[in-house]
Amino acid sequence: MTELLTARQMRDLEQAAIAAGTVTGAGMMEKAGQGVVSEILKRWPELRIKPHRALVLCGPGNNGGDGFVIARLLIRAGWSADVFLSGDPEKLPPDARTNYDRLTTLTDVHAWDAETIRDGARPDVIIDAVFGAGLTRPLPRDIAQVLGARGCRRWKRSYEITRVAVDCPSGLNLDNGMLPFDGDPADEDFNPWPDFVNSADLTVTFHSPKAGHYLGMGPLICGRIAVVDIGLSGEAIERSMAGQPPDPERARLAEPRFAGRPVRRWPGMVLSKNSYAGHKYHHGHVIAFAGGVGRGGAGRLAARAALRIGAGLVTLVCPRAAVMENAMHLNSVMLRGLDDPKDLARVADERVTAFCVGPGLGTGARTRDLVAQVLARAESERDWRRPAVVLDADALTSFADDPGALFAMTHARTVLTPHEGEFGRLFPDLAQSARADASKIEVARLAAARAGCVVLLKGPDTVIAAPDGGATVHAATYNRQAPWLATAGAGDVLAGMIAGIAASPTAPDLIVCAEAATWLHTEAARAFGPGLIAEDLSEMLPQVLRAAQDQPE
Ligand SMILES: NC(=O)C1=CN([C@@H]2O[C@H](COP(=O)(O)OP(=O)(O)OC[C@H]3O[C@@H](n4cnc5c(N)ncnc54)[C@H](O)[C@@H]3O)[C@@H](O)[C@H]2O)[C@@H](O)CC1
Ligand SMILES: [K+]
Repeated sequence: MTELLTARQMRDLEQAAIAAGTVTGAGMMEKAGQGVVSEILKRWPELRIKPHRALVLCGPGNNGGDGFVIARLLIRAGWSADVFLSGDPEKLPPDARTNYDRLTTLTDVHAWDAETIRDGARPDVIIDAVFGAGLTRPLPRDIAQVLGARGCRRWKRSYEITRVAVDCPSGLNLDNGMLPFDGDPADEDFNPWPDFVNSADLTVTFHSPKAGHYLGMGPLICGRIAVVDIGLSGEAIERSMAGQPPDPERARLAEPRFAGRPVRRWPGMVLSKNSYAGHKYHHGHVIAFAGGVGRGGAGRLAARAALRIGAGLVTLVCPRAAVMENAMHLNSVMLRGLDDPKDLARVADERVTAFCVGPGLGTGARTRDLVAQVLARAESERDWRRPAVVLDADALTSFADDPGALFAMTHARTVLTPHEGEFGRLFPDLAQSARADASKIEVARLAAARAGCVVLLKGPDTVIAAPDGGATVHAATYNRQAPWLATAGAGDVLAGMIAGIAASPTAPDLIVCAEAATWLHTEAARAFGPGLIAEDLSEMLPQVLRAAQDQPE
């Protein structure tokens, strides 16, 4: 799978490759510039027909150096280019300086001036090479004045100007996807969006995408992402093998591609029914719990999803009073009544390999007891490992007053699947409102370490983290958007799908099951399209599973 690097990791890779003598800084910069130009011409072939005008905006570091290369290549191709530099040419780092000198033999590089830039001729393409991975502070005001959404409105048909960001739209923090603003939100006239937010139609990044392209604001402002090779090594393939847990050091993106190519049979290879022809117990037995009278829907959604994704058997367990009601809705899902959680063994024998606890259960003592009973189950004589436990919704909220009590019971075969609200109740110091500059990847890692289990923090940028630091981002963004997935019950279905995959005695590591479930869940939503309600997700799974199985090798 694709690695998602931090700015620091990218810098370290570059430094190591330079030290090993496999690349030079200047060589990488040349390739970076060439890559941007070729991606532009690939995406907009009409720009090849005749030379156009570019406005190339360069910054004081190596991102600016890429900009000088791009300007030179475009001028050589017959384009006219207006080039501006924010910063002192004398202070440019060496490779950027070399490219500055080469460029100034072809054209002038003007000092940054917002008014002059905006009074200039209308460009066809704007190249944003002001800041890349090195930005450490909010975008300075004179730069935001040009790059911000208001910046180019002075030109006619400004909406037709193609905007290309080098590495990232300047201002984006590539580690956390945040856009720090240089202003006081308390001011009445502070409106970051038109003034500061810089967005692109295309973002061309190098070697590997960075976390910030897929977290937070990243997907809202990068347009589309293209990744170009600048000659660094391919060790990432080993570190990020599909089906294996993620590398503790480097986060990855859950997707069936690597370096632009399809990965062999992922996520189909994670599902036991794709690889093993046994009887139903060979694919595991899931128990999903449902709430009391009139509150069974969420549990039923989870149960059906567990069965559809491939569990051999699924039993819905509900209070006795709700048995009749649930019976009217279920056929292939089995049903048992249970009032006192202490009697769990009566309905769940040792062949149960996964539990899904939470959807529709209601918060309170009974739910806490149920969670405690389920988490206390040990490995059985039949199965070499403990049953997997997926805790969602009310199973999480029931511990809001004492998260430590939950974390004392959770074990390595547990997955917590909170949305931001539930996450904030269990990890108040890591909540969205409290996390400051820490990335969603970092906070999910900290949460997983504290709980000693897998934590799946939902969102369009879902992060799944394991206690050892392994982390995966699942992106329902860019060409995989499915905003209609924000619908009641969709989370219950996801919890059921994770349990259904993890139930197989041959299932891989839990985090890998969670990755596959999350990806398939979004695929099901995309396959259905707008108008989706939670019931539709499980019904789309056969189609999605067939496609996952038939992936080109
Ligand atoms: N050899 C390499 O390291 C390569 C780097 N490449 C490019 O280099 C970029 C990283 O270069 P750098 O590390 O030089 O970083 P940047 O060029 O992103 O920015 C660093 C510069 O901006 C200044 N700065 C940071 N925040 C500021 C703020 N808020 N206001 C004013 N100035 C600020 C810093 O003092 C420094 O001068 C990548 O994004 C990529 O575009 C590519 O050319 C590939 C090869
Ligand atoms: K940039």
